[in-house]
Amino acid sequence: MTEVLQIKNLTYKLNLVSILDDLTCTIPAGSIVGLLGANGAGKTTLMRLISGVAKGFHGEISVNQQTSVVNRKQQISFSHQLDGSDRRARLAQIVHDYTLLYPDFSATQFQQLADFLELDLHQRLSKLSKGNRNKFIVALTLARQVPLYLLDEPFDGIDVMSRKKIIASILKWKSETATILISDHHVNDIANLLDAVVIVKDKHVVAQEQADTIREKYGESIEDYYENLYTGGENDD
Ligand SMILES: Nc1ncnc2c1ncn2[C@@H]1O[C@H](COP(=O)(O)OP(=O)(O)OP(=O)(O)O)[C@@H](O)[C@H]1O
Repeated sequence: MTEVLQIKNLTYKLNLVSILDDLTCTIPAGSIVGLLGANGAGKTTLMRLISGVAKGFHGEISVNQQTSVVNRKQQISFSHQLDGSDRRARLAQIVHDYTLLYPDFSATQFQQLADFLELDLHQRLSKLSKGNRNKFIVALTLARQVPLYLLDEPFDGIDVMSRKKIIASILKWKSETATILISDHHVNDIANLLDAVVIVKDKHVVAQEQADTIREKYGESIEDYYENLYTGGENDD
């Protein structure tokens, strides 16, 4: 199986505090992978490092065998939280900025996603509800045409219907070869969507497993598998 992302012995400190320590994992191309871990486990930090937004780590991160930040950035669409955007800007303006910023941004695909998610592009960013803001971020992220998408907690604080819409849009617009890494701390939100999980605990990856293997070999749901790893419950092999 081709690998799109390889991380070897990643160690990262912030202000002398160890955040990630000797983290290793491999993500196959074409899959939807859940990056799971409790609050503060380091999921956002890991995505920031993979995407090249955060720097200064030890170890190796490669995307399609490319390790330089410039080459990695060209292959990754990371769900920025729009913190740097003008809060008074209308969504249409932000979309226009994206078309200028990212040559791989597909305006056509964005429009399809926006229609599907029922986004009003005349609204100002500051006026969006949390759910609509997340939908907008997902649409912007998925409209780029790249091999690897990083969605950082796209379901954080949103209602069931919005969650279903976002999941449906991921399934509908994901190309066969694209890979999506989705971080979350509520695994039951996304369990049915996932081909595999990567679980981060104690600053490194404690498990990486295919969803089918968890269900068939371990006879567990992804939720139980994740919970057992975190609580130290027995995992019958
Ligand atoms: N600027 C910073 N300075 C020092 N420590 C930080 C900083 N930003 C994050 N951390 C710490 O890094 C660790 C990992 O944080 P991170 O946000 O990556 O976790 P997370 O798994 O995404 O959490 P959550 O699920 O709550 O979003 C936490 O212990 C956090 O306190």
